[in-house]
Amino acid sequence: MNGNGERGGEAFSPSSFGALAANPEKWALFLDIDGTLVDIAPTPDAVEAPAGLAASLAVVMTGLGGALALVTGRGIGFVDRLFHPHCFPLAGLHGAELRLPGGRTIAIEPSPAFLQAKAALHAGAASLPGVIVEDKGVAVAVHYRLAPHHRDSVEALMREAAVRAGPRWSLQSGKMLVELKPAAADKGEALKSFMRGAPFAGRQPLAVGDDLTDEDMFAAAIAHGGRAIRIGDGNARTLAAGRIGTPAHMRTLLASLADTWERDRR
Ligand SMILES: O=P(O)(O)OC[C@H]1O[C@H](O[C@H]2O[C@H](CO)[C@@H](O)[C@H](O)[C@H]2O)[C@H](O)[C@@H](O)[C@@H]1O
Ligand SMILES: [Mg+2]
Repeated sequence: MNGNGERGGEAFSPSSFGALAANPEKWALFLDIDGTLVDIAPTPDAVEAPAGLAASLAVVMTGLGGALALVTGRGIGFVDRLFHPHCFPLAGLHGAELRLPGGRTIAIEPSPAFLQAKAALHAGAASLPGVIVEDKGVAVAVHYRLAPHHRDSVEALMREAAVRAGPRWSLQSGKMLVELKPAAADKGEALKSFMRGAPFAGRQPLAVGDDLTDEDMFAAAIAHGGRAIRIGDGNARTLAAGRIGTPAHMRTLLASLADTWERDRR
């Protein structure tokens, strides 16, 4: 545990992001989306990818020899629309969907019990004004950002839904939301899946995220001899030894890495 109450991995400050520029063949980059690459918005559909972000990611991915993957609670379809026309290697729905380099996809299918639980959630949330149900197929997120006074009701509804769905589905808390997702899906397992194959295998993973669900990914990155960076203020307990204050700062670092590699190519 260091002086900031942080554990694990070697310190990796934003200024040493340049280590990637110096030795791109040694690194693999795993990036969360909401709260890491894009700013938190009032509703799930209101997020925007700022101009240049998708292009920066594409250049960084090329610079890393393809060893970049997005690891997110979002579904593949949403991410592809957000970063159109780019289709990055991706773990969606916290790892319930994987799109590996080359485009092969692996996905968990919803069970009848999960579909019933989801229908009950839609019905239950309809009586909670301001609460948003984000139906993601094999996962579902219920958001109370616009109605924080409904937090306890949302949590109770989600506990009931988890019982209905059965042991193959589990709850995941996040930023003003609770999700029901396949229990087998976790961001750490997703990182390990990528690390088993080319071009990730043998590299040092750097994982960047902002939330509880990213801690599994941090643990996996550190176990592979890599590093972790948490986005946000310094209060959250985290395994990450590195900190970056905001998604805007993260985007600046990516843009400057992309610029360096663009310049070198000319
Ligand atoms: O793993 P991530 O890429 O960070 O995705 C986690 C969840 O992010 C989204 O919810 C969060 O962002 C919303 C938009 O800014 C915000 O309104 C909400 O309060 C946040 O919790 C997304 O809607 C979820 O599906 C993701 O699982
Ligand atoms: Mg996030």
